[in-house]
Amino acid sequence: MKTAVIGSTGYGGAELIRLIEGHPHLELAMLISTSQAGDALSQSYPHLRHLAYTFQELDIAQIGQEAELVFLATPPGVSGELTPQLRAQGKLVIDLSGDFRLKDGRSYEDWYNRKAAPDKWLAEAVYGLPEWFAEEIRTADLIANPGCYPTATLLGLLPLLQHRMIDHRALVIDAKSGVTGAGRKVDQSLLFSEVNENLRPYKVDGHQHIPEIEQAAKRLAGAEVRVRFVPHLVPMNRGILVSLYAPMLHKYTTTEVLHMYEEVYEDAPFVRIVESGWPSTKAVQGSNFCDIGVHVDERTGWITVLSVIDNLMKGAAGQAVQNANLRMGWAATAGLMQSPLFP
Ligand SMILES: NC(=O)C1=CN([C@@H]2O[C@H](COP(=O)(O)OP(=O)(O)OC[C@H]3O[C@@H](n4cnc5c(N)ncnc54)[C@H](OP(=O)(O)O)[C@@H]3O)[C@@H](O)[C@H]2O)C=CC1
Ligand SMILES: CC(=O)N[C@@H](CCC(=O)OP(=O)(O)O)C(=O)O
Repeated sequence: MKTAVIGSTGYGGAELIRLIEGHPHLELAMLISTSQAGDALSQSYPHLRHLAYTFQELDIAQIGQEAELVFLATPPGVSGELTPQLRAQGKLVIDLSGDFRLKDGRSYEDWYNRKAAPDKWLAEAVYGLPEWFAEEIRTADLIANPGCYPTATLLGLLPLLQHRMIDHRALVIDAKSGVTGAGRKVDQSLLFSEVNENLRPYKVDGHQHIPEIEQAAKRLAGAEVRVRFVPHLVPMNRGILVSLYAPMLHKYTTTEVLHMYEEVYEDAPFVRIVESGWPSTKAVQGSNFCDIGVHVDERTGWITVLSVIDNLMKGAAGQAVQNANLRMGWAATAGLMQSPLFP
């Protein structure tokens, strides 16, 4: 299937290129760049110098002729503008940004501080978390790929809500991300000298992924869910660790809860339940896996759920390809079974 990547000079875009190149059914037809059109891919990404591609200008009509599937790995606001034009040409669109994740345009405007896409397109978009919303994704023409933090959080949280095991009004989510989560942009606060040997919280007063987590959680809980979510920046390249804490409604043992997770994710090839030891970001690096561990503290009645992903894979490009596989009826694992890099 002929594929275009818009935003191909960014981290998410580069990861898409890597995955599409190794995919049995996808073919890279166009790499779009608004700032480096005419340059060789290797100029921006020396690790891909064996691939003889040149970045092309953003020309919607040309995309219309040369591609059937378009991945948008662009900053917020861009796909909201471009997607209606691409959809008007009948393209299948998978958007990695937050522009189509929230059903309520006002909520998007509050959290992202920019104008929302028109309601018609927000209504058409399907939230692309394949482990939970596969039926809708199979027929969707506009797929909103989840955010990195929501992916790690929801894969850990939704089984507990589905089984009514926790008090959904009191969820605490402590999240930590590697620096590639912020994209490949020039930003003083992301300088090596300021990130290295440092651990810092950010957006403590409100992160744009809060309404996304609450929106998806509500679908499983059948009631409003409120989360206290605080992200932290960690001096590492890739990886997200989410630690979720909640009071349990009844007495369960860790073994019982682990068994429940095993059953829920029995047919999910990218979710690995960690039964001994604890999840760590290094164990999923470079892969599309999400590793989940749980612990029930019988003393306090609280559960801790630990969930890790590679933010650029399961948190972005890997999940986007997983959505393409699902939508096209290909094997879920097509092009995605890279084992993690270790050490
Ligand atoms: N990094 C991550 O871990 C994750 C990122 N995301 C989301 O995915 C999207 C991409 O993220 P990431 O790759 O990290 O971001 P980057 O900042 O690394 O890359 C974004 C790319 O978008 C292109 N771009 C910028 N402005 C425009 C424009 N007006 N029109 C078209 N293209 C434009 C730029 O390429 P050029 O100048 O060449 O056009 C740039 O390289 C973002 O919305 C991000 O929030 C989601 C989950 C995880
Ligand atoms: C480390 C870091 O800065 N991470 C980014 C992830 C943002 C992102 O992926 O943005 P959308 O999903 O909203 O498009 C952040 O916390 O804002």
